[in-house]
Amino acid sequence: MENKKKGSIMTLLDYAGNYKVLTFIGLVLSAISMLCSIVPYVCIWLVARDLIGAMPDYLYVQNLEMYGWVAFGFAIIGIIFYFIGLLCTHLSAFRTAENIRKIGMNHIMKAPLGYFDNNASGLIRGRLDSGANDTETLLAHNLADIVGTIVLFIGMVILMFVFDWRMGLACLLSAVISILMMFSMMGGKNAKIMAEYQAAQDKMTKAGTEYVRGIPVVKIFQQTVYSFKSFQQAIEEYSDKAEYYQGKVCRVPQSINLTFTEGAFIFLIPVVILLIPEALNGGQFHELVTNFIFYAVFSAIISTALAKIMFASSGIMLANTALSRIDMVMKAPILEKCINPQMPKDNSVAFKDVSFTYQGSNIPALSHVSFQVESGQTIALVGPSGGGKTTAASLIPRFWDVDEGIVEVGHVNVKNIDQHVLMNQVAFVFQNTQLFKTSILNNVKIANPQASDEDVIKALQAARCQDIIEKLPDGVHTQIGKEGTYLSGGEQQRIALARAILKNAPIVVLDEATAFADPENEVLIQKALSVLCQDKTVIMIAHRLSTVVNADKIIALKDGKIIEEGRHKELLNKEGLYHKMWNNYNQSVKWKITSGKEGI
Ligand SMILES: Nc1ncnc2c1ncn2[C@@H]1O[C@H](COP(=O)(O)OP(=O)(O)OP(=O)(O)O)[C@@H](O)[C@H]1O
Repeated sequence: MENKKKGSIMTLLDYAGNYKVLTFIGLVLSAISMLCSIVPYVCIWLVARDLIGAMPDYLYVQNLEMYGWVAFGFAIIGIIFYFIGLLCTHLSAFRTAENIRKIGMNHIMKAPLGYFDNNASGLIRGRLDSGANDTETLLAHNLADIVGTIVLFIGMVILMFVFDWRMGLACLLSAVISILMMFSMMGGKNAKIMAEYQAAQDKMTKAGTEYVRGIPVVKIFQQTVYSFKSFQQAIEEYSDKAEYYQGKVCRVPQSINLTFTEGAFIFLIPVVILLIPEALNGGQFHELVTNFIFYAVFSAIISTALAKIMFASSGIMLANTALSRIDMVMKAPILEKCINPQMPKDNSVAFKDVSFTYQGSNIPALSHVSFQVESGQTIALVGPSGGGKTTAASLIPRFWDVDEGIVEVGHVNVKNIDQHVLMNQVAFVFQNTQLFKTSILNNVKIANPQASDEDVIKALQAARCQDIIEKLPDGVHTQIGKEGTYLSGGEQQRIALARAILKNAPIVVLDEATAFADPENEVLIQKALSVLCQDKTVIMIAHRLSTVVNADKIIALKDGKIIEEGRHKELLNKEGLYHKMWNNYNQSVKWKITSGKEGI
């Protein structure tokens, strides 16, 4: 939904779907209620006219009771219409907020997984939640107030000229000044200040989330003050923006209020004084006093009306910035859906002249990379840090889509494979495993919800998880994260491998599967890996070169380009990058052993 072209209100109403009718009904009812609220003032004029006209024989005045009842009746009808109108706008506003959240979440579900690397889930949720909440206020209250007040204002202007156009003009003059000030308040510069204020709020939320997430690392490295710095900076920036916003934007409404409430009298009183001689000569003094009473009382509701518009207009500004935050979520890239999905013909993987650059970067993470992995083969991606190994592996399950070239699975472009089929075809074991706060059984079952409990237990056994299960109070039914049940990194990795074993996908991508494991866990993980990788096509990323010597092919990536490829011995004979890495690796292993001995 394109905000800029349509305007924020119409964009919001698009989110309301069929409920937008309720918004329109609510607006009409609000307008009627405002018109009803004028009637009591007319009654005041009639009462004043009859009383002043009859002075001093008040006993002869008729119709006073009727005026009273009419005023009371219209006031009640106005209130009832206003409340029914609010009910309608609230129902529509709630539905709109709900739809914004639903549509946003649906959209995000279609985003490539890699998108979440740079967009923390808290930030996405924050944008959607606060965006939906802010637009709710506009649709539920502000819009009805604006429409109602505009109608009221038109009604008042007409009425003002019915009794005495000169006094009407005097009252209107201050209103016109107030309205001009109000437009200046909503204008470009203030809207920019508001947007900056909201952006600072976003930044503070993000910095806060990162700070809380990083607390364990911060404590280990005793970096509390340093790490708090960026969060503190974000808080200070927010507080500066908030102060500036309060000072620049919010001071204006107060001046508007003052201008009108004081202003109405400033213009009205001199006009009345000027009109007195004419009224005395023409014998219309009573009429002048009646009109003066009417305009003096009536000017009060103009100031109330203006205050309402002013308050509501800040709601529009808020909704505009909220919509731009929602837009950020809605503009998340989505994976192109294939029109004619094809089934992979086998379990091979091929990169054909693939290039890829991350959004916001101008250095390609991969540049013209081509390689082929036949069904059942194991290839290893090695190379210095930042070489592009993880990026290459991420392109296979479409965490990102390539910029140039083709990634094929089973001789079919991954873009032409249905997302579910592709996900069933590939199992990805990450460096960091995410376990959910549910039982071990359910954590593994996520990989295949149709699997029986026996299948899950078999997968856990194949992943060498018996020792983990045995020490837990309720075995496989133990809830992770409950009553202090936490697993070590290596243990979590084995549970993740059980997941991958249960999934039984024919292609396995391993990203540093043993990266954070202690030696004991590493042995168990290696055993689990050999079960997982049996008869599978395996693409493994490894820094520990001992794990790649038996690979069918080793591909050395540096600066996003393939530098060398071949089997272990072939690459050693080439005496190039791999040879150098192998020597360095062996030295580091020896160094560990030697330093270990020295330590004894
Ligand atoms: N989400 C991202 N956004 C922007 N740039 C990224 C992102 N992820 C990686 N990069 C950049 O892309 C390049 C390749 O990174 P990649 O993680 O693929 O390398 P790698 O070989 O796997 O490194 P490592 O061995 O350290 O994990 C690097 O320059 C890196 O900074």
